[in-house]
Amino acid sequence: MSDFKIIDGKAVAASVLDEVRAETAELKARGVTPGLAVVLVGEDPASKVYVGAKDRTCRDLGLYSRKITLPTETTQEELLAVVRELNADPLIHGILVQSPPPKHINEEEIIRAIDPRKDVDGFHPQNVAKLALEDPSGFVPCTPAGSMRLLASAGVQTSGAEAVVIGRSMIVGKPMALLLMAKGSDATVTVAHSRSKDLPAICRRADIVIAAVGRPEMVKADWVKPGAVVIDVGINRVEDATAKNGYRLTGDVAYDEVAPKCAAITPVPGGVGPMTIAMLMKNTLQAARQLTA
Ligand SMILES: Nc1nc2c(c(=O)[nH]1)N[C@@H](CN(C=O)c1ccc(C(=O)N[C@@H](CCC(=O)O)C(=O)O)cc1)CN2
Repeated sequence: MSDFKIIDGKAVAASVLDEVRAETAELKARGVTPGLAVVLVGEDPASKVYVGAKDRTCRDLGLYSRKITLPTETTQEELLAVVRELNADPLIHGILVQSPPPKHINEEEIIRAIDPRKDVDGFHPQNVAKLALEDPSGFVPCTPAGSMRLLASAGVQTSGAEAVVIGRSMIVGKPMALLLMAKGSDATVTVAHSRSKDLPAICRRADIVIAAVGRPEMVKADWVKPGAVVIDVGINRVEDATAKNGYRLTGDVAYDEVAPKCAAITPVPGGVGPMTIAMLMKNTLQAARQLTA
């Protein structure tokens, strides 16, 4: 198989953003401007890029954006105080704290402090429970929601398919598994991880592979069944002396050798990444609607 389809995340994200732009205009005409607050603690270079992109995208679509940047030394109590203020702010419908925060921050406690009605990342236990219960009033984490949208855009049949999710994180692996097995998606799901025995063999069973381990180019050609669909969630910065900024981005999948075996595959960059921000905008709109209904 070598006439594989490249699933264009930028194009699909652009169409999601068009929807959000139109729906935002409708909401604003009714007197509600959806507002998103993004909190960045510290100096992580990749996080700065993502937070900047979230702020720009909000403004471009007509949402109200508040970017709060805090120094690395910010204490747990100071960060909790910022979250509590945002919880009480009527201009703000969505709140997120960019991950990863500095090591001294207890991220779980911060997530639990966010009002679940404003938790547009979908990381609060109440939203995790709603996802498991298939309650649509909850927020679905942005990266898995975006990955599902990419599968749909490529016309991938999930019903009855064998899906293997590699990685069991709360941000991607676990919610992705729940979405794939939910009613309407109806996939048969295996969640594999670093302790799984014979990962290549597990992966070879899959009609749909979701790679979300954070290990550059781990998934090789002989891990993938011919005709499988591969969604590469990894965004790894690897050193590259020939690149202008000294690094290049690569996924969890060895793209050049895997792509020719696939029916369809997402590239890195330009695959799942852009969907993360698009789905965040959609979640913020959902939060604004639900809080003002
Ligand atoms: N609070 C959160 N923290 C993090 C999340 C999240 O959903 N919520 N996800 C990731 C980072 N992330 C958004 O926050 C994100 C990652 C990647 C992209 C993206 O568009 N990537 C581009 C490449 C961009 C580059 O040059 O680095 C691509 O893949 O094409 C957007 C958002 C972890 N933290």
